[in-house]
Amino acid sequence: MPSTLLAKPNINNLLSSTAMALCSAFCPRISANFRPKPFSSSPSKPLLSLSFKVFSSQATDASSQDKFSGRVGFLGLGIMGSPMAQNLIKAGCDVIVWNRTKSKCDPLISLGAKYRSSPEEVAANCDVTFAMLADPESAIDVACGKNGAVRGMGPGKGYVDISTVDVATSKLINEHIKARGALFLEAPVSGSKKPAEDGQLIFLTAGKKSLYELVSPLLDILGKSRFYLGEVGNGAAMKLVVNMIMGSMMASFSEGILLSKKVGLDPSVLVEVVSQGAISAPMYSLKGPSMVKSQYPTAFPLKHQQKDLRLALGLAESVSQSTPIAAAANELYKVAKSYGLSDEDFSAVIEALKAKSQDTA
Ligand SMILES: NC(=O)C1=CN([C@@H]2O[C@H](COP(=O)(O)OP(=O)(O)OC[C@H]3O[C@@H](n4cnc5c(N)ncnc54)[C@H](OP(=O)(O)O)[C@@H]3O)[C@@H](O)[C@H]2O)C=CC1
Ligand SMILES: O=CC(=O)O
Repeated sequence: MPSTLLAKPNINNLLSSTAMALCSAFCPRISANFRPKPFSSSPSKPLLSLSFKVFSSQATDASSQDKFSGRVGFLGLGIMGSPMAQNLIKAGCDVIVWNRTKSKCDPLISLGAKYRSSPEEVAANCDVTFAMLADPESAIDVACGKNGAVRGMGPGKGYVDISTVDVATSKLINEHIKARGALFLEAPVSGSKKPAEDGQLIFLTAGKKSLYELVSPLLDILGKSRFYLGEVGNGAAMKLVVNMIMGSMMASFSEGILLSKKVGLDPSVLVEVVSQGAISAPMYSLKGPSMVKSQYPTAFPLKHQQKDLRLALGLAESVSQSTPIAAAANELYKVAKSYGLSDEDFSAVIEALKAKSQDTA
């Protein structure tokens, strides 16, 4: 399966002549008005490989890009959706927002976004509509439910679901969008609140290639790289595998922190040791110091990590793959949820272990 990774590209390279042609055919307003600006850092560096088009520049200031005049819809303004929509607005995109809790639209409206009162109305008024929703149920409801986005879709429009959902959900939404003559792309993201704020997300896309090419300039405002993984379901599956690993890593790290403390070590020193060795991970360096202080400022809600483990276990089950580590981690996140930690950061899973230790003491 061919995959394409693009790290923060030169926007001029990015809209290749093919993509431009597709843009014109699919959405004349976007291509006619989109005027890419020369990219400031090392624009002339060559592509690094044939199968992976890796561009040299890593840090694009979204605001340095010229106005993108296609109309972009954004549904779901939670921890991730809000900064993403904000980055699109700051990059000059014409954005229409909707969120179930209307008050979350207000800061974006002050930045220049327009508001419509239903997903259907947003989709009807936009060329491309993004959706960043909590889980499979809300993703289906917002797309296919009463006043859902599907009802506003039609030929010449695109729907990009960036929520983390399972393969079946993504395929279902794809079918509904296709039935309206519109195009569908799944594009879940790896990267949390800060990468969303900084436009440093990693997109795991799959679905209609022409839509992928059309929205690539938007993905590059929001992210640092993008993979195109082929048919619908592959992006969802990749995201679930990544988050299955992440959930298990965090559970294991939590055990290490507590064990180090129990045997009289300083857990802060453990965090430092880990950061310098082969098992170092940005996640440990980022979350470790606050976990040691029993603080869990929410970037990735624990309830979503447990949802992802649950969905990943379902994916594993579907192909008879054994995943005992992830299954054990899932149980721990479920315990954490039962302690009322759903809306804390997923690093609060350590509290479930603390409670278990007390139970057995
Ligand atoms: N936070 C993170 O670090 C990351 C999260 N993700 C994934 O991105 C998605 C969004 O995450 P995040 O922004 O953190 O989550 P939040 O919980 O902050 O936001 C969830 C969004 O979904 C909306 N929503 C929930 N239920 C419904 C419903 N029944 N009908 C309509 N809208 C609904 C919420 O609306 P309302 O405001 O009204 O509640 C809100 O806009 C999830 O799938 C998550 O797994 C992916 C990468 C990183
Ligand atoms: O889904 C969460 C993330 O950090 O990625």
